[in-house]
Amino acid sequence: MTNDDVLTALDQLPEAERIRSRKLTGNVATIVADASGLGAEERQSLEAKLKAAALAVPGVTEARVAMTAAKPHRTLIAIGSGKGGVGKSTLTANLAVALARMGKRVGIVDADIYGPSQPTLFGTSEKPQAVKEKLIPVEVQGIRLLSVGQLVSADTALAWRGPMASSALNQLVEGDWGDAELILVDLPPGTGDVQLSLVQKARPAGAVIVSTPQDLSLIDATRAIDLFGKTSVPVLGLIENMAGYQCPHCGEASDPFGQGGAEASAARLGVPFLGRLPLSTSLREASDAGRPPAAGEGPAAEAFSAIAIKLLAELEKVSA
Ligand SMILES: Nc1ncnc2c1ncn2[C@@H]1O[C@H](COP(=O)(O)OP(=O)(O)OP(=O)(O)O)[C@@H](O)[C@H]1O
Repeated sequence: MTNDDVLTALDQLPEAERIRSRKLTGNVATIVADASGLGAEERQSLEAKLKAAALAVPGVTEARVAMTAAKPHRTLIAIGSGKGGVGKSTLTANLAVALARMGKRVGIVDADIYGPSQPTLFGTSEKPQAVKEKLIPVEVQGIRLLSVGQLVSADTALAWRGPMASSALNQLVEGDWGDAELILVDLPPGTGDVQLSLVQKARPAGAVIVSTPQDLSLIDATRAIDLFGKTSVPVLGLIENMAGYQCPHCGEASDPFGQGGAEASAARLGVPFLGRLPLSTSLREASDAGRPPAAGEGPAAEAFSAIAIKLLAELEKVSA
């Protein structure tokens, strides 16, 4: 048995391109392989195959496999709102889909302990598995998802106090995200201590605020901007949701919550305005049915795509 025997045996494997180095010392084969982009299960399988191939060479009594991985550069974006029910979760789901359509590898952390709705928005009830104490996100509609709602019932999550919410979020953020580049964190609505500690723990690269056009919602959105200011997280922009309504019967447009309020507030606060979504029955119905409209065609998909483009541009500015 020579070094060459080991080399030949390993080079014949379909996984050979992942091998970075291999050598034989006495009867011990040492292999270094690149596991970049692989999930926990794939990594284990690669390790087992390399070991088996080395041990199959007569005379090799021990095979040591070291796996390396360039730590993927992952960017967290927190999605917050000053108050509940403004459509933060709906927008998070659709933004994730729009970003994925642009070729980004996207994950969602649903940390909304008051209403973890991402599993519903994606129409999934699958539970994540854990490998080596790391949660493996559920893959659904091209998005990787870990949600508080997959771990416990909504009632249990609601009863969590700051430290518990924070440790649950940590488990989600520290999941095995593979090669995901962008992770959107759907925060609980509001600007209290729970939100503050979640943001401090997750350390997102930037934040997006969702608001409706009403004055009250905008006042709350201002508080959310303050929250991110306190934690030195740059605000990437404000999205106005439920802006304007077009009657599906007569086509007449109306503005039940006023018009232009969010854009004006964003300008006043020095925060980029990322775009607006109208109040739309079809958007609500598709969302309730687990079909994010950003995945389809039409005005909603176009609006989400335009917002996603602006968001990436703002992200680039703050990372520069
Ligand atoms: N633009 C819209 N047009 C019509 N319905 C909408 C729109 N945006 C959101 N909704 C609906 O409003 C409801 C609340 O939305 P969502 O759960 O996304 O809000 P949220 O801000 O995440 O609330 P919370 O954080 O309190 O859970 C949902 O039923 C959703 O389908």
